[in-house]
Amino acid sequence: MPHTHPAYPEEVGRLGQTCQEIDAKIGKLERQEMDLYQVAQFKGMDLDSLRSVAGHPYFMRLRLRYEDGSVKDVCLGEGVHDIPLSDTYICGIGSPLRQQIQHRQVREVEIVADSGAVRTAYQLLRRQLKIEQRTITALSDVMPLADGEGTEQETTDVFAQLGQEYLVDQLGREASAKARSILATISERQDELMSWPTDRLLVVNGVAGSGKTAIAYHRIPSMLHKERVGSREINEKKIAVFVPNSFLLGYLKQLLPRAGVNNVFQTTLEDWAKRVVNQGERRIRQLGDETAKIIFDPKSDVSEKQAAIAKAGMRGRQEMQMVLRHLLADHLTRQLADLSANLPRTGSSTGKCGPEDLTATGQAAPVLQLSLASVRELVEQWRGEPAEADWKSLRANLQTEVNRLIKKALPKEVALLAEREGQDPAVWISEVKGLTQRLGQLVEGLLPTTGAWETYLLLVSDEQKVSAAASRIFTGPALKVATEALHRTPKPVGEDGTRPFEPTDVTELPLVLALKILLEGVRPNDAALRDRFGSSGQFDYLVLDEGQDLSPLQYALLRRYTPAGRAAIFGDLRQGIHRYRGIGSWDVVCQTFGTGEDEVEELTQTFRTTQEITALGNFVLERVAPNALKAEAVPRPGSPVHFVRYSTKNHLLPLLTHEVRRLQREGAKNIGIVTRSPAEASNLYERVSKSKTAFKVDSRTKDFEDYAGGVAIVPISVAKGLEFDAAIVVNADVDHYNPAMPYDGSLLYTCVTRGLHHLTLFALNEFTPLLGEIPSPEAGKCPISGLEITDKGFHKPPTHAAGRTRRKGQERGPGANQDGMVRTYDGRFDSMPSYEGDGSRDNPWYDR
Ligand SMILES: Nc1ncnc2c1ncn2[C@@H]1O[C@H](COP(=O)(O)OP(=O)(O)OP(=O)(O)O)[C@@H](O)[C@H]1O
Repeated sequence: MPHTHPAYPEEVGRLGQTCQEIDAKIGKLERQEMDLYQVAQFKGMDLDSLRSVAGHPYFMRLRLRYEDGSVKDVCLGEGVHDIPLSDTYICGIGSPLRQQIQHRQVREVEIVADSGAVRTAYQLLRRQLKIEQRTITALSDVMPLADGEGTEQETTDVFAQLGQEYLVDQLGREASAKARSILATISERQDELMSWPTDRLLVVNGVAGSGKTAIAYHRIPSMLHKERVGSREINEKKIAVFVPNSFLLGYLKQLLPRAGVNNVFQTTLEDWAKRVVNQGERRIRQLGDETAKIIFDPKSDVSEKQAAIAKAGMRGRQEMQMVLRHLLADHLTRQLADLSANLPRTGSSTGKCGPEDLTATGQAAPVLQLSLASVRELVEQWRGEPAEADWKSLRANLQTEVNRLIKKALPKEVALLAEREGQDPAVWISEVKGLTQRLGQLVEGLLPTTGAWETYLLLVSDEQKVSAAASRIFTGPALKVATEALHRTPKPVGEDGTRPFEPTDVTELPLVLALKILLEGVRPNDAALRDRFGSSGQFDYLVLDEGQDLSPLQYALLRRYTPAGRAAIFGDLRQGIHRYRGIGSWDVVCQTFGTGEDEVEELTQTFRTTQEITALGNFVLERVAPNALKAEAVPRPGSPVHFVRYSTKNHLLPLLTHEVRRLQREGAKNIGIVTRSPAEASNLYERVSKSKTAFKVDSRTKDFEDYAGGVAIVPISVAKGLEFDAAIVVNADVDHYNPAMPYDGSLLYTCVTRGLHHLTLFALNEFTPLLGEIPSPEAGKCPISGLEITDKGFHKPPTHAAGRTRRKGQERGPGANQDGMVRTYDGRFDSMPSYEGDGSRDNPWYDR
């Protein structure tokens, strides 16, 4: 309770004064009463950002005594800009002073000013505060007030310990349906990445829950601080942030406005790509994901999955840009066959060429041949040119060459033929005119004008042509896969001239974007994108979350919109849930975006999960990627992971209901039930919402588009990046998570790392071996759920009405988080469990 802290009244008073001063500044800015000097003092502060941080102006107070004896209060805030006030100075997130001081766990610190001058300051006080809507909700001294030079015991360790306690306390809080600021407890390592120079590529590979998304989002206000040392100025409007789905976008929505950043471009990569490509009527309207359907469907067999994975992987290869170029060049070459025209002779009956000419004159009509070899040659040259050489540049060259043919080659050919035939060329005037006209329209008619999507369908509709183009790049089995990956039979154009609607596959979208760039250049077709980023669509800075799920081709395309080095890319190769289309190593990203000596930054400390959940995550990870760095948990013990086996499908719903209610009694508000596939999530959602006795599920999650808290039923692809107080993984069996498919381990790892405080896994009959051997619990009463366990180790559904909830004053049910009951395995989390021997009781997650 903050008000039990002796300094609480003083802090309330200080906060009141700060707020008053901020309000006064807001008023002045609103009334435009500031002179230029005062505005300059604000260091770029604008009204919007000042208003955004006015409810939570700072999270830490430092009282500094300088060498000259003067004492100053410096506060650290979450906003972009610094706020100078009469008796304190609030540093913004990107302030060099904040970076220098926030992690100094010693009394005496050296502060380097912009000018290079070094000042020594003595930290009299270091106080963490949590302020929401101008109310102090948490208060804790991580370096208590010192009146003199401190005491002997005041070692760095003591301060670090106090900071750790504050962190553990903060992590013990409830999950929120919206992401929160981590600035108050950001680790030094996270801060280093958040404050990374803006002209050096940043690639972060971090375990689940290591704060990648949080760093990505805090980095943005940090980059916008006007005084960042050694950083290039970034235009807020031109920062592009891509996250994998709209669900996650909603979750992250309030982070930037909280720091006073309201103008950044945030969307999904697919949405952006569609907007760059789309033009006119023939648009990409809907995206499908055939690969995910096959892969996530537990009924598809291994060979089916492998074929789908190979096809999707092929679509994501950078070489596909070259295949598209060959397809296009082949198509152009076919349109550029030599031209010819039959010419009439003098005295022909009709004056036109035709079979009747033969009969009238008894001689075949002369044929005017015009070679387009020089035009085709230009196409051939263009084939081998780099990606930047687009169709527009080729078209200009083709047109120049055609004009030359019209002006020079054609008249010359006509003159030669006339001489040979002994004819007056004037006789052929209409034929020559016709040929000139055909030449004049030749270049324009080479490609459809219906946009990249339609052109794509045209180019890939003939399997043989696709194979011919692909064979210039691939051979053997790769050629077969490439042909399958590209070839598509579009629905025929209807009588009204329009093509029936067909969804574009997500794995095809990058190919269509690549073709659009090849055809039209990078200029986005969407006017709003051009307004924001300019006609070249160039970002000032790119921030990418879940970067492991992007393909090399997507990286190559994004690079066309991003200057070298100006990107921050976050992800976790261990969690490659879209590995079929993603990257296998960060090398490709460093090569594409880097400036030479780029390295991948690793994060191994997880902040999300309890020690028990982290241990289970590591166990799964060990099976998926034995050499991958494992997660280190913050020392925060919780309840054991709960395993529920059941013997009949019908038992799932009552058992799930019982578990949800148990977790709610334990204090879990946000509960994520995670399925493997979207179809499974939808089915379960239907069953739950139709049942009269089941728990209530947030209806907004039905289409996986938004979430406002409560119980959500979501597939892994949506749960990725999110977190809940409790995660429940259903169908954790071998059919759904097959150790023979390395990919499945990543999926399971992602699922089991979603819960902050609780994790429950359900399996029909047996758990997947990816979880190790989960020994059957002894028959009797489950100590966690209180349910009966049969002699075969199956949980039996409750016999009473499933919907019953605890009445006020009623004792907590079994499984309440009481010492001696559920924390049976404290202290054993450091070592990986061994499943040698009978393994029965060695499993630290086993809920005996
Ligand atoms: N320094 C920190 N102090 C307090 N909480 C933190 C800190 N770093 C991260 N967190 C919290 O840990 C949780 C996980 O963070 P985040 O979602 O950013 O991790 P992630 O690496 O993106 O995870 P995933 O890969 O699973 O999506 C969040 O609740 C975040 O607020």
